[in-house]
Amino acid sequence: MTLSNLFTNFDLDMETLTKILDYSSDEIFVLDKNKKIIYVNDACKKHYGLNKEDVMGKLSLELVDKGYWFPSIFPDILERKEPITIKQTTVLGAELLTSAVPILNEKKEVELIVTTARELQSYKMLKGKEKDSDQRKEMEDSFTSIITNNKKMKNVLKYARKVAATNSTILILGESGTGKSVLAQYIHENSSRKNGPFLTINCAAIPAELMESELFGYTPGAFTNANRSGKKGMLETVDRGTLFLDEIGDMPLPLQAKMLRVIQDKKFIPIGGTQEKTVDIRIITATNKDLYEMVKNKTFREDLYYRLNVVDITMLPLRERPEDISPLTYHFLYKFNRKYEMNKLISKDCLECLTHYSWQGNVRQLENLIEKLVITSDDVIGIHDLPEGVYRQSQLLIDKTVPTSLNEAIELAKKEMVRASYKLNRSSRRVAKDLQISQTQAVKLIREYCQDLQEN
Ligand SMILES: Nc1ncnc2c1ncn2[C@@H]1O[C@H](COP(=O)(O)OP(=O)(O)OP(=O)(O)O)[C@@H](O)[C@H]1O
Repeated sequence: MTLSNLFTNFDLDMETLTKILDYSSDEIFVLDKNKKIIYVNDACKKHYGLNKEDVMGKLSLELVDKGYWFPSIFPDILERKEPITIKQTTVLGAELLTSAVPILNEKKEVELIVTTARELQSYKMLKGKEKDSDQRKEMEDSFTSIITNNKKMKNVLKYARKVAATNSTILILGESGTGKSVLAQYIHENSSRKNGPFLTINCAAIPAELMESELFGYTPGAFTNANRSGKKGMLETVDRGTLFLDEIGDMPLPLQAKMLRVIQDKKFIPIGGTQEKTVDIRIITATNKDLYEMVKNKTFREDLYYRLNVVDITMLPLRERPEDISPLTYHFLYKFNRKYEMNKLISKDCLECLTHYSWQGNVRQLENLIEKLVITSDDVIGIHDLPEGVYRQSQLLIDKTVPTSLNEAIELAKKEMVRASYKLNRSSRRVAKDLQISQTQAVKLIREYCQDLQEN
């Protein structure tokens, strides 16, 4: 029986079929081979705030570029030509579980892509009611969302997926709060170890004397106050999985030697023990310090540095990817609205301010601010809710005037140079050195141009 027979037999005309599709709570989205949207049902309104008519006939890239949803599923599906499921975040802050299926012609070329998207929240509501809720939870938790609209960051993720497939040690570099830990988790989830454990040790947070026993474990009676039955170390717990050593630059030197052995030979001896243990682990490390400089200063072992740095990945500071600020804001707004059972919105000019701010604390600073704003603001988060420093600095950049005289141009250039140098150096002594001026002059200029930066 053909599809049209079926429609005829059940009296299904086009109008009824459209109605059926529009009543589906899941979004249905069809793309042709030119990536043009040829069909979408009414669910697009609740997911992106767009009418069907605003979507149909458009190139999907056009809407992705405007930030209506991210990441795009289409580059991957066109490359792999097989069904894919990913997590997406929309401009309205909804989190979707999106599955796309390619329909291939006889030459194995993609003819159509049929996509369905469902809000993850509805999975959560089903939790506990269904037998397979554990499986569902697993599915939800198995997606680490790294939100980005930035081309360089997309390449970083592509590269990360590529190296995830190997077993090599990876060093993730980048300023604090740029997402090094989320990237480590993402690499684990995209590796063959994804069903094994993923454990993080923050080398800066654990006292040096405790770190060794945490990592290697100890045998019964290894030292005074030790647990009588001994303790399994993280290296053993994470067998067949991934160990993420955050802030590796803070690992004490004696421990660095022991770690080198684990990486080279996959072997270690627990504290107080005599028997060697073998483990199968992948090690990912991260730091915001200049490890190479530390090697030169002999505070980090050179041999370990080269062992860890087989593959290095650098996370970009948020100020270098302003196109990520809006999607991340919506993502966090959705997250904290859910956490605090609120329904806060954000005004357009407030979002504009956030986009122009320099975010020295990167994504973490943005996340913390949105959490605070969700708790403290009225129904719509407006510019009056922003901390003074964020508002003032962003206004300076928004109001950037085009100079009309040479003197004004010189003044603007001076201001920009001082601000840029201060953002980087954060001290009048270093600004003076950087701009080749006296420290007294630097103090005066910082006071004049960087007050808002000093407050944050
Ligand atoms: N691209 C992203 N998408 C969604 N959330 C992100 C993204 N990047 C970072 N975050 C969130 O921002 C916060 C800070 O990220 P993370 O802890 O990974 O940064 P980090 O670089 O490891 O920081 P540190 O160097 O201080 O350990 C986390 O809550 C993380 O979930």
